Amino acid sequence: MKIFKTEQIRQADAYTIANAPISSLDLMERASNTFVRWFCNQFVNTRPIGIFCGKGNNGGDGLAIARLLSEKAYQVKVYIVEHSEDASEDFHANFIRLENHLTSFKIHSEVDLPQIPANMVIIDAMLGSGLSRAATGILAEVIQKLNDAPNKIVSVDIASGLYADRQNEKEDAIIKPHCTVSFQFPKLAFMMPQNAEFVGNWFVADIGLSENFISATPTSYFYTDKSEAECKIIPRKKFSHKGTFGHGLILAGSHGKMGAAILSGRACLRSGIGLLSMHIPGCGYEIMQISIPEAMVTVDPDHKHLSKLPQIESYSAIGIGPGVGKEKVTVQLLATLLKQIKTRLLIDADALNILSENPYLLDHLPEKTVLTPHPKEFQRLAGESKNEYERLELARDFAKKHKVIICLKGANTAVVLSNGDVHFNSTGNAGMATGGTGDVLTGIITSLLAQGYEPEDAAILGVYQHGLAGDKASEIKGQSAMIASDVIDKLGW
Ligand SMILES: NC(=O)C1=CN([C@@H]2O[C@H](COP(=O)(O)OP(=O)(O)OC[C@H]3O[C@@H](n4cnc5c(N)ncnc54)[C@H](O)[C@@H]3O)[C@@H](O)[C@H]2O)[C@@H](O)CC1
Ligand SMILES: [K+]
Repeated sequence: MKIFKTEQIRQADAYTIANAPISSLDLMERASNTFVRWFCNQFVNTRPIGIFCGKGNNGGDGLAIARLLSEKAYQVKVYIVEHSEDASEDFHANFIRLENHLTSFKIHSEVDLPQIPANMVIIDAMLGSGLSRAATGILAEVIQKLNDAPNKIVSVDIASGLYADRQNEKEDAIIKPHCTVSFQFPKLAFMMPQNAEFVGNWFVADIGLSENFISATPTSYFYTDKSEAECKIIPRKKFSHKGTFGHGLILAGSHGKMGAAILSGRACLRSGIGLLSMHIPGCGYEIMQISIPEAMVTVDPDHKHLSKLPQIESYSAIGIGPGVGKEKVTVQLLATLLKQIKTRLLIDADALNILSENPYLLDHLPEKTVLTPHPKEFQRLAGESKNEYERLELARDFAKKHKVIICLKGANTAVVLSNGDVHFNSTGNAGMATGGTGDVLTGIITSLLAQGYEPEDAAILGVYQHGLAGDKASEIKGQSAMIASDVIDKLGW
């Protein structure tokens, strides 16, 4: 699914209005109807509804929603926050349409603020994607009051006060909704972990904007949903054999960290690879043979660390990093690997830290190497950033400069391609914030690379399946109890 910036959404509106054709008032009606359909599935009409409207088109949506809900026998109270003398044309038209149905209450200043019954559901339609500056004055006061109340809040399109695609200041007044119903597209702001409390659960309501415009308009931002992930899966043919699905090599583990090697190896085998070899230090030989009988093992001459690159010509993909540490000998091994490798490569964990500490190695990264840093590893690699928007830009620049693919791990892991495109992931949960899940991701993506998936697809699909398995694991174990091995157990597609 594409993610458009505010300006592009405005253009999509205008194009639809001109070409559908449909009047902007009818488009607002359609959007409000879509919202109301969603809302009626969530909330019964015995609960009172309070709709807080601004005076632009977001407020216009609020007024139309008020009318539509009252037609469905909801008890609706409408509050208009008088932040400006002027109102948009469609706000005005809906204000007149509402007059026959309901009286509205105007909020000019703090004294007009209403008492809110505890069971009232609040619909936030004060400011939408037209936000051009921070909410101040009476808007900020209403936002504060609603945030302090215990009521459920549903935001129309986007929480009032939240910028759709740029950074807010810390002190900005922003609604903290339980959920957001966004028109047609998710907003870039929803992907930023820092905005979690200003988004809540979010849903996309299809309001029928022009398909032609949407498919013809380029964007650098995408959201990987189920259908997009599933169409990347290459079906296994009936007459295939293990040679069809590649032979991967994972270099992992050190003394005390053989678990990381085992997790990545198991996940790799559970992700469809034909053959897997593990290169590990001597101390891990028996652990590995017993834990993963399906994997072949090559043993490093060093007992505790990886020091010597094995023969690598026969592998279709190589993954390196989980639990390897940063010993000098391992730095040397990575440098040799980068010189010799002619196949697909994934770099994770301590191997990324080695790159950060030896930046000359970055010049030797093969094109489309997949890097899987968590935020701290990325910071070591690419430097500090002030906020998540800046970090994303840094990742795009880094990916373009070094022609690599970066999986920036976190909620909504961002897969940043070497052309600068960003694919945000839709699966995963906070239960995955536990040791070893990163090693699992390394195994999955290495497996897909070895099977011949293009590195872009391997990264996007691997991140999606990793999160999906995490979601399945959390359903059974709960987010607190689940561990990385549970994620491996739930892999399957
Ligand atoms: N995207 C779409 O396809 C559609 C959008 N619609 C609605 O239209 C909204 C956008 O409407 P508008 O562009 O009128 O903008 P908003 O309703 O978000 O804002 C209203 C106006 O307030 C002013 N303003 C901006 N920031 C302010 C601030 N901090 N304090 C006080 N005033 C401020 C601006 O002049 C802005 O135009 C969307 O969020 C959505 O709810 C729907 O009606 C129909 C279709
Ligand atoms: K809003």
